[in-house]
Amino acid sequence: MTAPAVPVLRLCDVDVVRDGTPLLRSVSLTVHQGEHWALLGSNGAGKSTLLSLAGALVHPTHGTVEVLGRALGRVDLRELRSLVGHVDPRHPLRSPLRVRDVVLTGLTNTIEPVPRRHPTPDQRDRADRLLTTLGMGGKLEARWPTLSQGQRGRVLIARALMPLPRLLLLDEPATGLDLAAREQLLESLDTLRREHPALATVLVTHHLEELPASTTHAMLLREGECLSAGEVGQVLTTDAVSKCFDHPVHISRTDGRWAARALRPPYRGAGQAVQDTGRESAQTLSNSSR
Ligand SMILES: Nc1ncnc2c1ncn2[C@@H]1O[C@H](COP(=O)(O)OP(=O)(O)OP(=O)(O)O)[C@@H](O)[C@H]1O
Repeated sequence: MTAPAVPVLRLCDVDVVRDGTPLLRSVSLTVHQGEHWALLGSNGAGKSTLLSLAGALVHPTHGTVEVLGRALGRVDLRELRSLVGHVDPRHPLRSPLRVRDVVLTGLTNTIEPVPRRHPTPDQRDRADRLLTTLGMGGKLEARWPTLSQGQRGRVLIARALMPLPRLLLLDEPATGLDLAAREQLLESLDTLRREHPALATVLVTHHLEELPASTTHAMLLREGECLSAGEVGQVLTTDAVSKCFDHPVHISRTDGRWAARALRPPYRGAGQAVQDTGRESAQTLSNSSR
């Protein structure tokens, strides 16, 4: 009998308290290889705090966090960080590096290339393959400042994958992207997950429309507490998402993708609304004249 695989990420009954304020309360989460988690919740729910625990950036105040079987607090955080790909949309690169060279900085986890460290031909090939998977194969020689925000996002995902992490963390990767750029990003993530079946990912967002179809699991966070977590179809329900965002919404799923819209009477067009208003006014008048 083979031993069960060690989870890629395990949070057990975790609290995070900062300046006396609880940011996370009694949160537990287990992520296995090949799983793709969505972390959803309104502003201030604690999503980024949870992601910084997963990325070994902070310690929990209470409870245990294990990344790839290693417990935070027992091993060097820097060593753990090197095992996790963390995509920071605010990547502070200013110089006009070529796209391939930006991806290669993922090997040293530096912003700029490290002097006298020359990537091997294999590493360069790998950078090109990752960029191709992410739909950036035609831009290998392009300069960083010439890229759109959506293209930069995809380059940063390739960069985070260079050290072969088993866990990839994505904090609101679709924020600020236009419709086409968002769709390209989500398609790239689906392709990436297909081509790297052992990779696990955790993606933070406020919007169900920003979830790739390949999402397998979800956690709903509200005011630092987990409302629901598990297989995505069980968690992203109309009732649970309405409760999570404290607003009545209807959830639908088409071709694998989710949409949320507020519950309200059907909109019948501006002309109709004017006619209705006219009729109502006439009704009101005739009522009041009675
Ligand atoms: N160091 C800190 N000290 C006190 N409060 C903090 C600290 N860091 C974050 N917070 C608060 O903790 C709460 C959770 O923050 P967090 O960034 O994890 O939420 P989030 O779900 O990612 O929010 P958003 O969707 O707005 O990015 C927020 O109310 C935030 O103001």
